[in-house]
Amino acid sequence: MFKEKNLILASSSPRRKALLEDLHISFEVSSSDADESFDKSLAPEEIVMELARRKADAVLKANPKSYCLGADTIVYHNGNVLGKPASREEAFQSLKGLSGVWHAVYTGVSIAADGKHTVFYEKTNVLFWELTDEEINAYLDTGEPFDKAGAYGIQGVGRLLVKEIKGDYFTVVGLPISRTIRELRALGFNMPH
Ligand SMILES: Cc1cn([C@H]2C[C@H](O)[C@@H](COP(=O)(O)OP(=O)(O)OP(=O)(O)O)O2)c(=O)[nH]c1=O
Repeated sequence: MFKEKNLILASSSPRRKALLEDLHISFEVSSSDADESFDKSLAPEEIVMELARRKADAVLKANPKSYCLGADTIVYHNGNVLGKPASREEAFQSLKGLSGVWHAVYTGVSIAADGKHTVFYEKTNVLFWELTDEEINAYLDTGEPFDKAGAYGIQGVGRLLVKEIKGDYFTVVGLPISRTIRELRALGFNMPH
């Protein structure tokens, strides 16, 4: 049990943690073991909001007096949801499919706080350069893609795959931080600045 009215990040993602740390906000981390399966017929924004809600709610149960923040990110292309790749082959296919075309990255965010609840999503469109098989394999060799939706990380070496984006960069990294802070403030969270 954490102390009252603090912020708990319901996530094991080091990227989400770093985005909050950059703002010098004090918070705790408590990753949830929420079920991340979803109905494939749902719209992408519904999927990420539902999964974000589950993550925040799971942590809120044990910490009912805290602000609990959950998020979920998926890559969406051609009607397909690309989550974290289960294998090198899946990562290769994912990146090959994204080569030279636009795709969308959706991040859902859920903030649960003592009877109040906010859920929203942001969408950023990303265009990849045309990638050769050699480039894809060299990127896979970095080991970077395997814990990331769509099999790339825009904040890492994966930035070299990206030609253009439309929308909030931080939505791609996994947490649209500026909107998230605005929503936290709207729920009464005291920001140090
Ligand atoms: C597209 C993209 C995704 N990602 C990451 C963000 C998320 O951590 C991950 C998507 O998986 P998620 O299931 O959203 O998050 P997670 O499993 O890492 O953490 P948790 O469920 O505990 O909150 O992909 C990047 O880091 N960079 C990128 O460019």
